[in-house]
Amino acid sequence: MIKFPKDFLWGTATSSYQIEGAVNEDGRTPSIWDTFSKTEGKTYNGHTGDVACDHYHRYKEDVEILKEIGVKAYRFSIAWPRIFPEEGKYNPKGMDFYKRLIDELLKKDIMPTATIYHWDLPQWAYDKGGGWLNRDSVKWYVEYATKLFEELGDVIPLWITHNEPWCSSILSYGIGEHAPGHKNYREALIAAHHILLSHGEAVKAFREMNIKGSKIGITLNLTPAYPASEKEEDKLAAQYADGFANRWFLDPIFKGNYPEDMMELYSKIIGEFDFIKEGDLETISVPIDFLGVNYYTRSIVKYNEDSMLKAENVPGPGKRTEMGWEISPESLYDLLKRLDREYTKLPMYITENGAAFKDEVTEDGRVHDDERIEYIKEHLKAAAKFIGEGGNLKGYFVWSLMDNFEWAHGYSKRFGIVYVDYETQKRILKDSALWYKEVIQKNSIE
Ligand SMILES: N=[N+]=NCCCCNC(=O)[C@@H]1[C@H]2[C@H](O)[C@@H](O)[C@H](O)[C@@H](CO)[C@@H]12
Repeated sequence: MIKFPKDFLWGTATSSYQIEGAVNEDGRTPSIWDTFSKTEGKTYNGHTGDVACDHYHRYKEDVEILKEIGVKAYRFSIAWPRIFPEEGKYNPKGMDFYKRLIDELLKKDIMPTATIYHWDLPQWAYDKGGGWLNRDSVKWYVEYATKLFEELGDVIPLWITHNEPWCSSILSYGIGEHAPGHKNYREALIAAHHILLSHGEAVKAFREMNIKGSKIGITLNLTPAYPASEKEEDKLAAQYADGFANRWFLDPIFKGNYPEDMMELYSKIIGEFDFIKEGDLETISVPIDFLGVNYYTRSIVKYNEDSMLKAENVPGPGKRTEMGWEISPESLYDLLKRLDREYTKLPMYITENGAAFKDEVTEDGRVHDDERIEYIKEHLKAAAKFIGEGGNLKGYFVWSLMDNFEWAHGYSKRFGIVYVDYETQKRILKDSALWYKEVIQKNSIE
């Protein structure tokens, strides 16, 4: 049996656009994901978040389920378009939803953990110079974050400024798979810079407000990159893949500079880094209280002269999830050790870890998702090994509490430990939820 520390924070995670629905209710205006999902061909079968899990109306039931599972904390995100439906126009009715949700959580003794930005940029911000491409986005974001701190500051012990800046910049403005669907690498790096800058400015605003008892950090999706062979060229490919996925965000936040090797590589592609102004890196690297780590899988790369990153993915030997991502728990251990060694001794939380598998409701009305139990158990073993060696890991949030809108994959991929029947909005605790309940009760895994 593997025991976890006494106060280990067991949780689950969701995000606003993926579960709330009610996209036109109480003053909310469209986000870039409303626009993107309604654009032909952008999401699986044209799925949108219009209804999703109807969490906006069913939040009480969902908090009951959280209580049933016994989580200590619940990570959700706040929809910016509910709070500021137009530039400079605060919408108290939008804020009231989150106050109701938080009240329910506190009544059930569940710690609210809020992500300020989980990709649902207000469309009005995008219409003003491309959203994160416009340096004014920093100002708009700080106004939004400051209002949240004013209204909710002391009832939310853990604040996360951004969820996965890599996705909201590279995947969204560079690769084009996510909203707003641009395919311009220079834009991707400009967006990444302004997102990181907005993170730093929000942390400064948070500090100035001196909010008692609350902590602030950022959540990064980190994908360890391994060379396909011991050949020097494959090792170089892995270095660039690591810079692309990880160091481009870790270095500015923890070292106050962008990684030199990637600056050199990228300058050939995007030209001048004229969007980086004096003092920006100082702001981006203001001290934070914790690091959120989202871990799903690793990458294995071999050298490819023709690719921008000189790297080409090769499939790993492990089993894959429904997303096609290799299952590699040992890489989570490697990642945590590396973060501890090279970046920070701050508290860390695994703010997302989980998997999509083909889930189905069987005759007995249950969902026997043994693969998901196996996935979570193996990753918890890796986390426990890190903690056992003195690693400062304070908590673990399963992605996700419930099946939800999986971005470009729509509702075709199920990550929940709770099954959602989208026809009826019925929730069914999968076997993994029942298993996780026991893990939390015993604070240990077999
Ligand atoms: N091409 N491509 N992409 C490769 C890397 C993509 C990484 N995706 C994530 O980490 C997202 C994170 C997100 O917070 C959540 O909102 C998503 O639902 C989960 C599941 O997808 C994960």
